[in-house]
Amino acid sequence: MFAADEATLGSLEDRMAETRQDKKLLSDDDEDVEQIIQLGQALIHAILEGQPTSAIQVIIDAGAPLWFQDDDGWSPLHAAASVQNDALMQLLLEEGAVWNQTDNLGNTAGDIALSLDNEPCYRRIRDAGIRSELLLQLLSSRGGFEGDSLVLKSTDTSAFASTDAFLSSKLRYTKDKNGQAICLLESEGNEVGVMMGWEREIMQETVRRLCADREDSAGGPKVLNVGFGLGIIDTFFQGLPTPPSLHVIIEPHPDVLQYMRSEGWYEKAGVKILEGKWQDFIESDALMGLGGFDAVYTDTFSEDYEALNRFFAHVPKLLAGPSSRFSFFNGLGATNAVFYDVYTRLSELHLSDLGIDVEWEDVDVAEAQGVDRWGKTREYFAMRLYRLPIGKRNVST
Ligand SMILES: C[S@@+](CC[C@H](N)C(=O)[O-])C[C@H]1O[C@@H](n2cnc3c(N)ncnc32)[C@H](O)[C@@H]1O
Repeated sequence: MFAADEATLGSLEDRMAETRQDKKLLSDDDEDVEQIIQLGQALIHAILEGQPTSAIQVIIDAGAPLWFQDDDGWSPLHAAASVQNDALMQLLLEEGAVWNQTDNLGNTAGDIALSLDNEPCYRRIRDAGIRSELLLQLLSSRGGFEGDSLVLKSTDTSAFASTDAFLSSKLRYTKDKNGQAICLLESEGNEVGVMMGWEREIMQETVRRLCADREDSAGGPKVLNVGFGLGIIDTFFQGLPTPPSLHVIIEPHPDVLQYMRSEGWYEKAGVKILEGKWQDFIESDALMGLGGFDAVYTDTFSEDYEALNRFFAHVPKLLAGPSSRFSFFNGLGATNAVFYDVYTRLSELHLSDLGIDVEWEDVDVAEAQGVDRWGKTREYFAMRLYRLPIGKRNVST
């Protein structure tokens, strides 16, 4: 084994010496970059060739960058996932490999493990993702740190990811060529659906799960919904066999409020509209003075996971009692299966810390995906299965 290590290192040194000869005209900086590239490529080759771990360790110790990506965007972790070497993946992650690097086709190493149906390798990457996101969140909560997090902090200041920019943008209510209702936002030449009709089934199932098996002797449920959009979920709440006794809707966007007015929402019995962001009301008498809710739902726009996690912190005191339920639109990270899984687990862990147990139900949205759902708008949900969360207070807390 040691001979193999020496041979590997020897041939690597030979190759680097040759490179140095060839690149006499390069500056020191260029040479450093060249050397890093050589080492990165050597590492990926060694993994793909199935070299023993000890030989790979030698290349890493020689300074091979774990973050290196070749012309196809493959990193050492992608290579290890493709040869299905779980122990090697563990080593690479311990040495600092980046779990969420995507190749030129948008696949992470986790996607490769998933495509090979290799559960241990997949879990290895996913769990590294969860640990990394939890750590970044902890650092950011201690002040000032803005790491390269997948979902915790968005640095995008366009209307897609900044509440202030979103609230001053124009929204358009329309139908696409398939008759799908959409609420559209145009920003910097791009279009994105703030809410799209294909989510109807998700909203319907969410209301069903939030309000199932309720004792309606005391009238309909007290409901809180954050973010009106197309009003799909609010329409399902109103359509319950016993409509809500109180239905509070928090909504800040002037165009959405105008749409709600035109659709008669301000006149509906039991409906109370709080004009503003949830952040404006969450500690106010206007909301908290209404007592606890039987069902709480949140589905905002242009907010990142950090904002959602801040909302989570208020959920225990928003819920009326142990049988009250909470749900949220589980859509962050949903353009990639691994990111979606990491994000889903992360929210489960954070809610559990708050004494909320989550049950997940898979809703198959493939049929809705069959039609030309996105048109020219930016795709924000690429999964076949939507993972629907239903949270309840953990009775032992
Ligand atoms: C995706 S839509 C909600 C769709 C809704 N679930 C439905 O069934 O049609 C998001 C809504 O959240 C609103 N919103 C954005 N930021 C918000 C905030 N901080 N507080 C409350 N609502 C917000 C947006 O104006 C928009 O109307």
